[in-house]
Amino acid sequence: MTVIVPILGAEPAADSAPDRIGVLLVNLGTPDSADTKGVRNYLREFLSDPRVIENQGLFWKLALNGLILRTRPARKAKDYQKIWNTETNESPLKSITRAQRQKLANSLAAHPNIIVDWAMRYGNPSIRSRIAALHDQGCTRILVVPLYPQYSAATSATVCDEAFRVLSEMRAQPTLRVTPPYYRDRAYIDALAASITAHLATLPFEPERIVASFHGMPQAYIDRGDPYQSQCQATTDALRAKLGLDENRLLITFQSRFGYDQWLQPYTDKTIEGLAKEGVKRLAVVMPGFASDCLETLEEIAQENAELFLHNGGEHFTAVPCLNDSDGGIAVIRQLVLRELQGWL
Ligand SMILES: C=CC1=C(C)c2cc3[nH]c(cc4nc(cc5[nH]c(cc1n2)c(C)c5CCC(=O)O)C(CCC(=O)O)=C4C)c(C)c3C=C
Ligand SMILES: [Fe+2]
Ligand SMILES: [Fe+2]
Repeated sequence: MTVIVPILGAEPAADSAPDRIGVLLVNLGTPDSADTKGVRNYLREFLSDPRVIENQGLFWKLALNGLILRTRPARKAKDYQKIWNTETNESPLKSITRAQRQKLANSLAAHPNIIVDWAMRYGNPSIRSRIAALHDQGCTRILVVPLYPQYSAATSATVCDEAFRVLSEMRAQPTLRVTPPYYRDRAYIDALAASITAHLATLPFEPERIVASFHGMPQAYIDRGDPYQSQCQATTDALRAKLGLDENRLLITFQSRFGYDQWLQPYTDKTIEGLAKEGVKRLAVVMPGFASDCLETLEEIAQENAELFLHNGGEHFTAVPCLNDSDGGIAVIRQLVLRELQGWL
């Protein structure tokens, strides 16, 4: 007698295959214009998010509206003007995220039922408008890809908050998946190491030290359980192992301190100044926490911190470009997306 054993977890029935799948790349956000008004609108939305400034009490509201939004936008608008993409009249973060979308879509051409789109958590194009667009194109399933290698509540979680807030207002919701942080994915570490090696090979000098600078966050958020710092550390450890550099050659630091609270240390600017004063002449900085170049990498590191190094005795400074839409950068996102789409394709 033949016994037919049903196979659990086999191929889904054909009628459960989705018509279309949306892949939504989400980056942080950036002003719509490089003027005071544009930066003020952006900062208002960004700094009113309780995932970014957790204590949104009366004191913060007074500081934000009475001081920060009156003084910071004009100053920051000048910084944005230094790096603005005048061809497309937008910030580099937007141009690069759009290019990442296009190249990722090209690389997924073998899957015609996938539609790749992009959005910004703050500003435009909004997550709301792009989820609506994917839904209108018949995407019954959407994979949200927060473009942050390391998780933090201030970045990845707020993308999920917003995506689910949008869904909470829909009657016919698409099914949502979110990619996990990829801070120690082999493809990511390999691409970072390859980009550093390739960039250094183009230089007329060999750096004595490499600084891996991550965007900072308040120490108190880590103390409350945010895994961000340990994921930055894990990335740096993996990069050291891959490049064969010890902790004296490849240092970890945290940049972009905002406000007066204690942020993650060591601070990038203090470290760079200290290295120059100690006599280090040749320095490279890599920013593994940014999937795309932006104000924080192009202005704060490649301009401000370069000047700081050179004014304190340094002689050669280089900032390694982020992975952006390079082949390596797209390979990282592609493998992440295909892995997380398993069972849907
Ligand atoms: C990559 C990870 C990031 C983390 C973590 C992060 C935390 C964080 N940021 C602020 C405050 C500001 N960040 C600003 C710009 C900015 N931040 C990130 C990324 C992370 N932030 C990026 C990619 C950018 C650049 C955006 C662009 O337009 O190019 C700014 C705006 C600039 C300024 O006014 O200085 C602020 C403010 C906090 C408070 C925080 C953690 C809680
Ligand atoms: Fe930030
Ligand atoms: Fe900054």
